[in-house]
Amino acid sequence: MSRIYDRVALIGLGLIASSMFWAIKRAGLAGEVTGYARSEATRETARRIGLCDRVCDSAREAVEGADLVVLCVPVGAMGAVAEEIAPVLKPGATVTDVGSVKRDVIQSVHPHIPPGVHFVPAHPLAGTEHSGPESGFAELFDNRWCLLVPVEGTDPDAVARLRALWEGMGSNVDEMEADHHDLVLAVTSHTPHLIAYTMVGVADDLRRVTDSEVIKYSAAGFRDFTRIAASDPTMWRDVFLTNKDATLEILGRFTEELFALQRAIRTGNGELLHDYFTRTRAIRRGIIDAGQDTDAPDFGRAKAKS
Ligand SMILES: NC(=O)C1=CN([C@@H]2O[C@H](COP(=O)(O)OP(=O)(O)OC[C@H]3O[C@@H](n4cnc5c(N)ncnc54)[C@H](O)[C@@H]3O)[C@@H](O)[C@H]2O)C=CC1
Ligand SMILES: O=C(O)C(=O)Cc1ccc(O)cc1
Repeated sequence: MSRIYDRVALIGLGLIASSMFWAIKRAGLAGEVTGYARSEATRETARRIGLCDRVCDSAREAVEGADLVVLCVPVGAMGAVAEEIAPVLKPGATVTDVGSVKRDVIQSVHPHIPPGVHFVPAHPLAGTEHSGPESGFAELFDNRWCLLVPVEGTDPDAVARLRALWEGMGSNVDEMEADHHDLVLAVTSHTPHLIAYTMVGVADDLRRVTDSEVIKYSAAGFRDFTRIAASDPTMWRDVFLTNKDATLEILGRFTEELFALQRAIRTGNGELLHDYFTRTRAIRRGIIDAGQDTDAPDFGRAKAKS
């Protein structure tokens, strides 16, 4: 893979930025990669582990001369960072982000982008429950989707170049409109995270009754919830505050369905429960057949097809 940008600047050196750095280096997609993190401790860690070719002590220093600037901070901090770097953005450069919410990021970042600089919002649908500069790895984006959410009138060449970067980092790339993105992600990621946080919170509330049995006898379902509920609190606080409408819409539907299932349990309506679980099982099999679950073990595929 050949070089796509001469200079890339990563602002916020956590899971996503560090994974981008290693993925960019793996494929030789950029000349120099600079980085900036707000805390001195993070910058020191980055220097120690060789994360970024040059770690800078200010966001402006990292951004100066960059052809691509990637905002990798929590969604609620995107606007302030964009405002801070705006005066030093190079004419013709592209600013992008990796935020989990798109409408709010566009509204807070776009007004700060000077004329002659391109803005192409993006969202890699790949992550883990870990955060910080040491959590990244080059393979994070392999065979995962990255959604580009360009605002109307964006230079197609700037979009094509960013697409090439994400493809070079191993992703499949699609384009999507911002509100649609936020609704889809409310269903597939944001509400599920909220449910996981809630379920682990409920288990914790019950701790006095169950002692440590909840942890000791954790079955796979609860373990999955605890993994997700270990995700970064700042990042997820910002996701819910900025994707409020879509999350509330999906939560409303979720609670309606939950009450229907609750009623079926209370009234002993086994047929309803069985029909419901049959429908949801088909959805899981559809995901596996479409090759969308790259984590699924092979026996899962074999079973799904039988
Ligand atoms: N963690 C995940 O699984 C995924 C996260 N995202 C998005 O990527 C972005 C970054 O997430 P992660 O890398 O996971 O977070 P992280 O917590 O690992 O790293 C965030 C970095 O931003 C810095 N930061 C926080 N506030 C800042 C501010 N006001 N100014 C400058 N730096 C600041 C932190 O010190 C840290 O270095 C978020 O917007 C998140 O929504 C997107 C896809 C997956
Ligand atoms: O770890 C998980 O289960 C995830 O769901 C990762 C993830 C978190 C946030 C995103 O915006 C995209 C992907």
